[in-house]
Amino acid sequence: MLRNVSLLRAPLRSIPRALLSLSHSSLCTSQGRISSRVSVAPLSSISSNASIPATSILYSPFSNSSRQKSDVEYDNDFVYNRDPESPPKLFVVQPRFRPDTVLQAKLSEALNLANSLEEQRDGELGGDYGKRELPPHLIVQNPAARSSKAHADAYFGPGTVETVKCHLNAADSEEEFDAVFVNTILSGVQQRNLERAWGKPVLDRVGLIIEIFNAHAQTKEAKLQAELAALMYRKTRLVRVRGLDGRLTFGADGEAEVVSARGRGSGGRGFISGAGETELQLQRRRILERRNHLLSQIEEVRRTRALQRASRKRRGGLNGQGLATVAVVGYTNAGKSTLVSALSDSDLYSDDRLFATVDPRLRSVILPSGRKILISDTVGFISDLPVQLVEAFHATMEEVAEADLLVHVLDSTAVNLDEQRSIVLEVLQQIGVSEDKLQNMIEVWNKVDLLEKETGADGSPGGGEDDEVARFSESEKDDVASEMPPSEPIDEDDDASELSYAESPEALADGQGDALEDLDTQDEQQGESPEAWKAMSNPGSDSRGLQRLGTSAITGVGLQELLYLIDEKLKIQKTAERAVLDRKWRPPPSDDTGAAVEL
Ligand SMILES: Nc1nc2c(ncn2[C@@H]2O[C@H](COP(=O)(O)OP(=O)(O)OP(=O)(O)O)[C@@H](O)[C@H]2O)c(=O)[nH]1
Ligand SMILES: [Mg+2]
Repeated sequence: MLRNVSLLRAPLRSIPRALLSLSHSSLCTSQGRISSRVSVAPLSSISSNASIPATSILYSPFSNSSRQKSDVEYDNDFVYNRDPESPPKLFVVQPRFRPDTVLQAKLSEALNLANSLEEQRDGELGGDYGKRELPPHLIVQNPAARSSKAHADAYFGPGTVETVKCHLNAADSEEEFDAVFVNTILSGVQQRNLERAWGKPVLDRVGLIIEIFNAHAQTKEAKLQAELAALMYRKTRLVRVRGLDGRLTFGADGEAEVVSARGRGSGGRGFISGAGETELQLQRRRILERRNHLLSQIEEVRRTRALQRASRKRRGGLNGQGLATVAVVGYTNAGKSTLVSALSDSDLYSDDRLFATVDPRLRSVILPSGRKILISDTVGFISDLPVQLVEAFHATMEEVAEADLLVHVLDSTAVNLDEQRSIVLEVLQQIGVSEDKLQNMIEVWNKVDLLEKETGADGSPGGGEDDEVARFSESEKDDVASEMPPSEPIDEDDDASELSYAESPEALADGQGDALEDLDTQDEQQGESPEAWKAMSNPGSDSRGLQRLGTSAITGVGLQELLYLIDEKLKIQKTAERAVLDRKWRPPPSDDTGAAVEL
């Protein structure tokens, strides 16, 4: 059984089709640990060996566990305080989606997120990320398919909760895991209940993304913003749950409610007038105090940034022009940093980790016209981008909103390219980018070299057996996207025997991977037009007039065209701005035009 768990590991870059195969021979059931339709006690009465310290809701799950509750201080390292030599190990739980391509995209992202949680050392994230093993993972029924209220207490049904526990225990006995990552958004109560049931800290999608931001932040500004996001997230996690005795309690061990005398009328009058401050109130108060402190520091950052922006605008480039700023935006891992490095001949940090960039950077570039501009590499976006992050990173996001021009980088190999594009557009609107700027944005389809490999040197479709890259022409992409049903969460019977488990290649070799064939057929049906995307390396525009370009930040394809396009767009913009200014300063027409004044 344990061997099976370890077989789930494979190089991260190529998530095999096997991940999508659905096995009905659940690891746990096959061992007779739990039978299907086993009756599971309600969560509130699950007696688990969970001993999640009360402080875990205040600290990162990876905080130094030796710190006691009395040590709680909101110092700078409260969010991320772990041994950088050994990044935390996560066990991934992925709710199922249909169609399989959507499930594959979600799972692939979840595994990438789980592996991205690593602290930088000397400004670099360690090791060869591409060679990293996939974290163990489990695909389970998706209760959201039925009703969000169905399992309000623990998100999953009791069968799934117990099955995850069984798999987790099995995996844990081979290699200890620090936490479970559930790739969905959980409420505070659901998170607490799952922690109690599984005996491990549980991270939901929002929590993990915030953790990654904290781990990757390098500059003071990014650290402040990431900590603020973490703080606001933790505030929503301060929940009271029903204890083993059925009473509502704050901590997992049923801590006493009243923890301080604050609020009592002990001002020398000799009698007690209040009930004192509860643990919950105490934690809330500390969070708010720290929040106010962080907000005032972030305000400073904002002011400094605004001054710097104004000075850049004033400072002359060539011909007395101000320095225009072009912000490169896009979904995380689309290749923004690699593209900015290639355009500016610099060396920004980039790798396959998600949110490799948390600290925005500016680089100067000389356009073909000789004009000097600044290109800013920014933080990537993702679906379900935590609202706390968007709010906390206001100062950084302002740079994007204030840029003269936006370049939206898309990973042309992403199976959910269309979804990624809409998410980025949504976030841009959310942070206040004007409609004009969105209309004027350049869309870059990056990583076309990978598509080239796919189609083979002669233009004929190629590609490896395991490669799931969708190969569409621009128009085909639009067609397929509109035909594709929206991604649907799947919840079949909440039955342990229905649990799908990511299979090892060995298991597939045993003839259990029926889904492989289905995917082959699916790929054939999708159709390919290798020539069409190649045409994208020449600037073109879509039906909405949005300028598009195919590039490879690695091979350099399309980069010169991109620089020309940026040059052109800025020139047009400048001319338009001048025209507005001219109009502004022209004397207003008056009726008594004939009234010449003789001096
Ligand atoms: N083959 C290929 N790989 C690319 C290309 N552009 C970027 N990559 C790779 O894609 C991965 C992500 O690149 P980054 O530049 O870090 O992406 P990013 O958008 O800055 O990502 P975050 O900062 O994490 O949001 C890296 O492994 C790059 O080497 C490209 O044009 N072709
Ligand atoms: Mg980056």
